[in-house]
Amino acid sequence: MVAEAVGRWKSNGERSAYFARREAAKVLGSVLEGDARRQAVGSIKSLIYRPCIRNKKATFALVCQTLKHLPIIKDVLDAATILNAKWKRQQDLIYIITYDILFGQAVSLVGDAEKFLMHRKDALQTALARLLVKKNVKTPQDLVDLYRIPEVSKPRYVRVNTLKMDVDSALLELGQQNMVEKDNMVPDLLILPPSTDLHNHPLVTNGSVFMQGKASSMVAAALDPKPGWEVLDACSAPGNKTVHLAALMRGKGKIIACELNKERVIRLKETIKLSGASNIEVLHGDFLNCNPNDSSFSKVKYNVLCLHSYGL
Ligand SMILES: C[S@@+](CC[C@H](N)C(=O)[O-])C[C@H]1O[C@@H](n2cnc3c(N)ncnc32)[C@H](O)[C@@H]1O
Repeated sequence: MVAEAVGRWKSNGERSAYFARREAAKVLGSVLEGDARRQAVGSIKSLIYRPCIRNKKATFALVCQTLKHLPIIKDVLDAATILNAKWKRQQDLIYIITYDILFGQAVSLVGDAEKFLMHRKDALQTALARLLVKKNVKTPQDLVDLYRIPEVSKPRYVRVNTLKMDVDSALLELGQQNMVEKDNMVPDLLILPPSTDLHNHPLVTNGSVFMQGKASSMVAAALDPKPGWEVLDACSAPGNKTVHLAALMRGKGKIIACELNKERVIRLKETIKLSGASNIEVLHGDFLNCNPNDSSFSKVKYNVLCLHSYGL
């Protein structure tokens, strides 16, 4: 792909815009693929900070802007009927360049995809103008506002750390300033109104309650470990589920909390300390290297493997 453009750049700016569009297309592809599979392929920032992305600032801006305008770009491309199968296979790059042509910076004719779309610029602009009329709005920004999905406000959940406090006492104390109710699915979980700010609340800072979402709180509750069990938490930092397991086991038995990342081990240990749990053994390493036949795991009854839980 680079061969098509090498030697034809008129300036460094043109050259870096060419690469930023291709790097942005790769990131956009990963984001859209993750959305389609409802998997967390990675946040945009984590994808941008991979070493293969050179122009991080420009690439980040281009991906965010293209995503913001994507429903419009898709409608414009559909209406303009200019894409054949070959270009549809490169749809991420097409989305990025279409964004640049319609809403961003002037696109030079370096690169096959740029040439293809720039030669059809009039068709794209006509399709956009028709879309504005059809949706009865004046400007592209009005269209962006129209297409924006209204934000769904999610309640604030807190899990009571029953190693330090019982649920009814937490309900009473938090209820002094907020509307609080018990969750009807996950025991020990309380529901507060969206945007309740509890970061500096004494019950949070002293570890009596943990600001933990419903999906995250379901994991240990679903396992329902009994006091005295041995459980291996395979990917444990920052440790919310680890200390939830400890609370459900009422401090009896053992939890082996495995964590690969050195910095996150520190965070894990802080969470454990805050929770007051005393039956958690931290194992810094790759759980894939844990030998199930090793005597240190011989009593392990269950493994908790949870890389990510989606917010509910
Ligand atoms: C999404 S977080 C887990 C959240 C955690 N279970 C909780 O509830 O707080 C994923 C963690 O798994 C760790 N991790 C990823 N692969 C691992 C592996 N092979 N062995 C151990 N830890 C791993 C990551 O470093 C990261 O800290």
